[in-house]
This record gives sequence, C-alpha cells and structure tokens, in this order.
Amino acid sequence: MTDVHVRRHDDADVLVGDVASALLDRLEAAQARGEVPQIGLTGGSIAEELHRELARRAPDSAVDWSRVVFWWGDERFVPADSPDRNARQARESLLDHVPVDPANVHEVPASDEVATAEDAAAAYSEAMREHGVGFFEVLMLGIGPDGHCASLFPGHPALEAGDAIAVAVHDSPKPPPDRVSLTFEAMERCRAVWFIASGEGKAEAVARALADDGSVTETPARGVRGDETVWWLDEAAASAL
Ligand SMILES: O=C1O[C@H](COP(=O)(O)O)[C@@H](O)[C@H](O)[C@H]1O
Repeated sequence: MTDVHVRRHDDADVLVGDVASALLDRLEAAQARGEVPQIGLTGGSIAEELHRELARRAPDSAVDWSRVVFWWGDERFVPADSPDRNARQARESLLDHVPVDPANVHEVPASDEVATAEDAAAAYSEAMREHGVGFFEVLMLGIGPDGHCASLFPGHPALEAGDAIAVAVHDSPKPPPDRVSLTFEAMERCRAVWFIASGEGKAEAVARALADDGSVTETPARGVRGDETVWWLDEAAASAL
C-alpha cells in the first residue's frame, strides 16, 4: 500500500537531530508551497527530546511557526496541568518556546474540562472534522515495548473502533488508565507517518511491527501506514531487525 522506510542512527542524539532536520525541512517546503502544514505530535521520552531539539533550532529555521497547526495522536485523560499530559509535555518542551498561534494548537480536552474520555474523544473528533480529516503533513508516533502506538494497546477493544476519528480508551495497561486515541482510520490519512523509537526496550516491538507477518492485535503499530511510512530508529531500537 505504501512505501516503508527504515532509517537507522548511531544513537538517540543523532536520531533526534535527523528527525528535527527532516521535520523542519518538511514544514518549510509545505509553507513554500503556500500550505499551512498540520502535524501530529506524540508523547513519550524520545518525543520530548525531539521537541527540545526543535525549540533549540527554531530561531535558525525558516519555519513560520504561526502557520503550523498542531494536533496529538493520543492523550492521557487527566487534568490539564497533570505532568502525565502529552500536551503539557509538548508545551513545556516546544510550544512555549516558538511563536505558535494558540488558535492552531488543538489539544484533546482534559479531565477537568469535560466529564468523560468519551466526551473528550467526541470534542476532539469534532475539531478535526471541522478542519477536514486526512490532512497531516507528518504524524509522529512512538511505539511502546508492547507494540502499542498512540493509545492503541495490544488486544484492547479500542483497536476495533471503526468509522471514528478518536476513541476513548479505558483500562490502559500503561498508566494512566483513561486516554483518548486517534483510530487507525484517522491516523492513516496523512502524507507521512513517522515512527520514532530509541533504546533496546523497543527492539522486539519494532521487529514485530516491521516483520512480514504478524497481527495488528498483537502489535498495533503494524496497523498504521501513511502515504509514506518512516521508522526512525537508533541502533538499539533497530537491534532485533
Ligand atoms: O503512553 C504513551 O506511550 C507512547 C510511547 O512512549 P515511550 O515513553 O515509551 O516512548 C507514546 O508514543 C504515546 O504518545 C504515549 O501516550
């Protein structure tokens, strides 16, 4: 269906530097074409490093940050100021340090803003519908050691959510238990999916995700493909390939 590329890097620092360069180039190119690129951010440890690197390079790049639209592939359903929130992490490591237009930052509602994760998923889906789904220039995703991506976990009923943009996730095996995730269907509508993984702890999951055979139920990251799919890995994360 799509091209899948694997890009290996000596270590996490080189990995983060290369992803940052590629993302900045991609945003600049889209803006040069007159577009207002929309990107999907992810949470997790390597994403935080990437955000910091983007913020560090921002003053030297030609990207007009006020003309970039930000979304998230998933969010933890916790209060807005919780350190568990992916949006808070992204604000502290990137968005507070570049001149974004606040109207272009689309967070999933927090648990002190709406009553349930279902309400948050519905509001987030509506916000996306208003912008037209299927528009990500790049959707960045992490992968868990269990093979989860966004907040779609192995064997979880949320994997089955069809005909939806975002879905509420309860009883997540990784805390916090309540979350909101884009569905496979929504995640696939993008120009590029970039998986970013660092460390030996991800190696088995990465190998399962990229194997010729295997099940999406066991390894949800197998289930997401963009027009272009890139796996950005350090050598430790690539060590079981
Ligand atoms: O819970 C989550 O985990 C994944 C992976 O995080 P990591 O720290 O193991 O790299 C992340 O991609 C996702 O956005 C997040 O909600």
